[in-house]
Amino acid sequence: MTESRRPARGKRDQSRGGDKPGAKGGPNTRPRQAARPNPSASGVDQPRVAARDVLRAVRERDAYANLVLPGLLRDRKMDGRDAALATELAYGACRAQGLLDAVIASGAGRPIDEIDGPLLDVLRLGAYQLLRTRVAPHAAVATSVDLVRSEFGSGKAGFVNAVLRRVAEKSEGQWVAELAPDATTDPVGHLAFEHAHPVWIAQAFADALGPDAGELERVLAADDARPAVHLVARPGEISAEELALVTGGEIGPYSPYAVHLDGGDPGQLDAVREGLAGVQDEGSQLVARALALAPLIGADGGRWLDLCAGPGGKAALLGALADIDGARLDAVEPAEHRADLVRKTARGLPVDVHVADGRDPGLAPGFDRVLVDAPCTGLGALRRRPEARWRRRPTDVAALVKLQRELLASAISLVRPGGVVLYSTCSPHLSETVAVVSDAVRRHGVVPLDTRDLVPGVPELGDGPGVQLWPHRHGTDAMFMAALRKPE
Ligand SMILES: C[S@@+](CC[C@H](N)C(=O)[O-])C[C@H]1O[C@@H](n2cnc3c(N)ncnc32)[C@H](O)[C@@H]1O
Repeated sequence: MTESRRPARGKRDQSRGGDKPGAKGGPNTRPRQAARPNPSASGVDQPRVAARDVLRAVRERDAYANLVLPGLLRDRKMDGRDAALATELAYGACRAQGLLDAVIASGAGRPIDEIDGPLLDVLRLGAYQLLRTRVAPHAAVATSVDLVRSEFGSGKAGFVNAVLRRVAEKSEGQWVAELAPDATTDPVGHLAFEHAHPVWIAQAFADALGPDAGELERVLAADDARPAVHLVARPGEISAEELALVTGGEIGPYSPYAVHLDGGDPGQLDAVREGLAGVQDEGSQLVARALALAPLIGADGGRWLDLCAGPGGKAALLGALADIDGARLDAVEPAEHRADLVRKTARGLPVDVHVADGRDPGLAPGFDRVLVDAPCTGLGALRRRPEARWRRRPTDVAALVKLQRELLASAISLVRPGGVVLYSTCSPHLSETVAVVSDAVRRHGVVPLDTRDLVPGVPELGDGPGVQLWPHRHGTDAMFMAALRKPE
């Protein structure tokens, strides 16, 4: 227990009764950066150097842009406008990669795999500025040429100059009209190209939207916009109202713990540093809360389980709710370093962390509530992982589905009769969502609950019984959840 910051035991969490703060608008729109070059002594613009280095790390080392960039900004002591510009350029160019590459290939008159990697990084950066920002075209081209000249000399700089000048001859809309598949014969392919998504991902979204597939353009656009930072106010520590006050953020529309910030580095906030709040998408908060709200048959014996806990966002929220309810949470995670993150995030809460495989964690059955927040493709959180859409492959799905089924079967074996399993993914791909759940219902005889009842106040949830959240409808990641009861 963290003696200094724990609330009185048994204090009820008023927010679980479904009372909700006022609604707020949808996801952010893409910001426009007015960018003045900020040259270093060598004459190369520092935010662009930083963005180029992120793209290079992503390409060469399979790095995650959102893990590389913050450290790089800290090491180079970049903040304010420079940090904002580096972030916008690095993340924007990662997200738009497929569209940029098609335009660059056309401008260069050769396939992009025939362009040297380091030059391609700079071309992507330059093309992104030309097509998707308000950076003046001459600044976008000149700073890109400087980047290449300082490293590789005039010959290669000339190539980059020539390609970017060709890219600059047309607007993004004109390039889309020229290069995208025909909108009438291939509407999904056209929208995928226009909004810089691989076709298989756009198709997966369209399949999940089903009869609402007319919303595909909106979901792709929302996925391409810079997401707000979502904070979770830890129940029993600080209220969302207090957190909004001390951070200058806005209260989230659906989770009673959510506060939204426009941007900035949340790691620098006192409330986050002191463990009163964490960074967590509002959709993930709703998942953890749904498990705590699920109606059981019989009394809650206070044994809760998070079967896929790392890095611990939901375990920390569940742990806080368990503390208030006098329950205890077992948190299972096979990756040692991720289990460490769970320990750190849930410090002081009634959470026992086990380094184990969720398919056979060695825990005694009889849990009242079990969360299976399964490993998945992450297609629902692409806006927060800039390069992920271009790294995932359709062939990843089958192996994940197998693991998801096995983890759900394990959860069902561990929950007591009358208890509830909540299956969730940060992916709307039907193979990972309703197909896994239907399979469990068929094989294990669990009973689907109307999960919409567990996210009170959230609109546009379709016909149930599962819940699919969407960035364009709810401003959250595209989280899926389905509550299943084990019959008595
Ligand atoms: C979607 S993440 C969970 C996110 C977490 N619930 C949170 O809110 O922070 C899935 C987790 O499952 C873990 N995992 C992978 N294989 C697993 C297995 N066989 N058993 C249990 N967990 C597994 C991954 O290491 C990853 O940490």
